[in-house]
Amino acid sequence: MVSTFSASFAVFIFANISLKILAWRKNFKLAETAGFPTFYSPVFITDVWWMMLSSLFIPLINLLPSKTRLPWLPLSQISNIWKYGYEPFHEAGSDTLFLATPTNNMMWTSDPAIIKQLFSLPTVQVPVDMLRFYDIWGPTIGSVEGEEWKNHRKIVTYGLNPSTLPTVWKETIHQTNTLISRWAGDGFVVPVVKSWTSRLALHVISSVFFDHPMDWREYSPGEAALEAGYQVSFESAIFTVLRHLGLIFMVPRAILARLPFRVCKDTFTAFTDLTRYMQDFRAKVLNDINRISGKLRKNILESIVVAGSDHPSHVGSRPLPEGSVLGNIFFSLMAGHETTGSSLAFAMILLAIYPEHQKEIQKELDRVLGNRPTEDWNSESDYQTLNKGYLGAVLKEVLRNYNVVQFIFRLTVAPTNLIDSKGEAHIIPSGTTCLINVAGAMQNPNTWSPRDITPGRRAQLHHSQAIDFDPARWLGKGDDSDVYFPFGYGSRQCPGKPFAQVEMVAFLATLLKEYTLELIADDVTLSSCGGNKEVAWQQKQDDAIRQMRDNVEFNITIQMLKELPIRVVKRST
Ligand code: HEM
Repeated sequence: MVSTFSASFAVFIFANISLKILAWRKNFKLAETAGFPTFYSPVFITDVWWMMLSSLFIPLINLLPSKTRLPWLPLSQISNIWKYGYEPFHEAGSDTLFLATPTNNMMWTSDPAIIKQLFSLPTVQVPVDMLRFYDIWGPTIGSVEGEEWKNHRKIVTYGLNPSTLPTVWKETIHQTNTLISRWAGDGFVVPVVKSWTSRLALHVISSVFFDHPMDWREYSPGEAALEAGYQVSFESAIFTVLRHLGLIFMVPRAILARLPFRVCKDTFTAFTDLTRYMQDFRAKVLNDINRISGKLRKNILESIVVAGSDHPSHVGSRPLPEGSVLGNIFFSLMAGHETTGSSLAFAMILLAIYPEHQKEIQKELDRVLGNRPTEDWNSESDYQTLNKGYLGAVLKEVLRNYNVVQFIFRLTVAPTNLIDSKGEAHIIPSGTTCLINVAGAMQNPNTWSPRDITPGRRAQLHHSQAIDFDPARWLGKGDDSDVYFPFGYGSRQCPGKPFAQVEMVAFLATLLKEYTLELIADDVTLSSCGGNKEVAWQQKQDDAIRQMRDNVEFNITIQMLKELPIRVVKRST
């Protein structure tokens, strides 16, 4: 009896493996028809089991001969896509390549011509099944397609009214000034820059688009008062949920609440409280729905809540289910602060590493803004001048090298004709997942010339992307939208782009007009350099450049969460 069971089980396993191998071979042959270098990969990068267990498997797989694990292993680690940048394409000798797996094929591309077509062709769509983790409360603008997406898009973008740009400008200046005062309390030393820039971006979006003003008391122990019934603050709830989005998606809520691990309990509490905060946001609008539904200019919150109520919306949208009301509130809050906050942190650190660029920005700020008080800075003319000048060039270069949305998925829903940058035609089979490798595209040396530094020096600096930070390449140039995609391209391009740009310019202008950012050469570095401040600074600069590769982490966007302390120093007059 036992042996019959074992034999049947063995046959079952054998049959399954054989079928997988046959499917794998078939997928490989299909992938090859596109005419790009094609490689076998035993795993699909976003398979849940692989994402959960890969950190256990990878050390074991690394013991295998390189022939069996290359090139697929580095290409199957979602958290390393930005770090590897253009390398996989360089090694494959092509800006586009295919990975054939037993379940599906994936096309990786860093070719700007192909990327533009993938963003625009009707046979290429968003792979909704892969984006379900955004749907914790219900479908959102970021995770649906077709007519449903058009409906969500109308509702969310109606709230991103350009008339709010002056308010974004003013609120950012206000938040930056109060943040500087907050830093003063810590001796102007900022250990983890990203934790503050993300909060600043959350404060701005929350106040302008969600009618929920925030200040810095929350981050001073003992000063923040929790609203009745809440266990954690709004900020803490949203940051915890974002950090553990994967956990919330993969573990059923009832189990998450009962698991005996601190991280599970904290995540569950944050999730429950965030749901209540968003329900309270919605209730506030519903309490005044007659007036708000009649308003011509609604903020994002008002537009989403009205679309989910039984009041007619000016947008001409179809009613939004309750789950999607909360889902879109969450998605807009997330998309609106995490990206901008991370980008600003990279900007601050890069400026501290390269003081010569700060000096250029400061000269420009003095020329454009003179001695006018911040209240008199103009959100239209001053913003435009600065965005087209050195400050804008620095920001464009930050978003090129540290493009926080470093890859974007698409799916071909029919055979798709593409022309690559060399003018060669390819037919991509239907059902191919496309990984638009924005990081690879923005570091592609065929498009962006790297700085002239010896290979030895590059190796010494761990091949950090910070080496090639060169704002001068943007002076006198526009957005170069044919090859530059930090905000995406085509119909799904980021609707928050103008807001993010205004916010980033207002933040850096307010900060750098009065202050300079410095890396801190600590006592240990100083004594190891025999007290020579200049040598110690050089060492600190090299170390920071290395950290700008080694310590960059991936969680939805790329970010620097490890300490790289910066000092904010008052400019001498
Ligand atoms: C530096 C800041 C930002 C960057 C780099 C960025 C980047 C992006 C990118 C690349 C996409 C396109 C994804 C795709 O094609 O599938 C996107 C979509 C989106 N972004 Fe942003 N974003 C930023 C700031 C913002 C802000 C401030 C808001 C809102 C106030 C926002 C709201 C959205 C929304 C709602 C979508 C989804 C659009 C759709 O699927 O139709 N983003 N963003």
